[in-house]
Amino acid sequence: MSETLTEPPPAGDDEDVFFHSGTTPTYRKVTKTPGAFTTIPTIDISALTSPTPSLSSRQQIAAQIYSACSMTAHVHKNPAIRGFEPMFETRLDPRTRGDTKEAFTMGDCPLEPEQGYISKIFALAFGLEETAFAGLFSRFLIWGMRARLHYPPLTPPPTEGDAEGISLGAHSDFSWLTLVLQDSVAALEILNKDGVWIDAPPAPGTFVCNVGQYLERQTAGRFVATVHRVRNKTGAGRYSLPFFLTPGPGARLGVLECCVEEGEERGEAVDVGGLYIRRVLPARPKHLTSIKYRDVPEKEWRYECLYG
Ligand SMILES: O=C(O)CCC(=O)C(=O)O
Ligand SMILES: [Fe+2]
Repeated sequence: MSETLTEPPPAGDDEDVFFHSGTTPTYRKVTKTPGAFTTIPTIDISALTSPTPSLSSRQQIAAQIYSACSMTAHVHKNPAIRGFEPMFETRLDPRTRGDTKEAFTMGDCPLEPEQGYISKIFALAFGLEETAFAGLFSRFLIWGMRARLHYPPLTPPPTEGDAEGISLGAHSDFSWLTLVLQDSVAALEILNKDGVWIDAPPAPGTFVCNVGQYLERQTAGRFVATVHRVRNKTGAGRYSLPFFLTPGPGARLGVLECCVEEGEERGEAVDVGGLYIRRVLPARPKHLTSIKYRDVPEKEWRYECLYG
């Protein structure tokens, strides 16, 4: 497995892949000895939607989820960063002029049935009571955000290695779990642990499922936040519908006991709203709140800054 670094690589070194993980630029070294996954595993979760899925079928799915998420995962202007965002509003990779995408984001969606069985199957993956995560998504304001993303066509089509082709810079999500519904245009790519980009092609009836930064923190890195990007390979336009499942900004996430080895420090609980603001502001240099807090030390940023 390659290392993840927070120091910039030496100038001229193209052996490190940059990704946005907040205020600190992060790099994953491209390994000389690859061994990580090269195709995205697909997990059939249809049994979960049957009226009475058996415990053994739920456990089988949970085991597949555990294995996929631990290797880097997949299963199949408005103050709170909601509403319309024009082209180039986000800039996840500061080396680009901005992301070639426009977005409409709606927040605070009510709990949907699928969120119920998703949190249950993830609890089962850790051998926990299936209700272990239920409180995260009901005790707090539901923070599921739905976005509609549009990546415009590019003429002429970008060539391989052309920065223009990066429609959404490399990043991991500021969510617990993200489900992405794609149209038929292949553009989503996942960075494996070797530092190599792998296609996550659209397949009818599937969602791409990204482990988000909160789930990574909560599992002390047992589940690895999925680093991904959108690269326009053919010039064609594309639509996608991500759904970000996230606990409310007031939640605090402690590391799960089952993810701490004996004698190991448990680590500090994560303040969901605090981590969120430290992730979203640096990605939106033009946002009014980012401009307002540009010279304020990051440790003083609070989720409430988004409200005015
Ligand atoms: O458009 C996609 O497929 C991915 C979108 C995404 O990664 C995001 O909005 O965080
Ligand atoms: Fe994403």
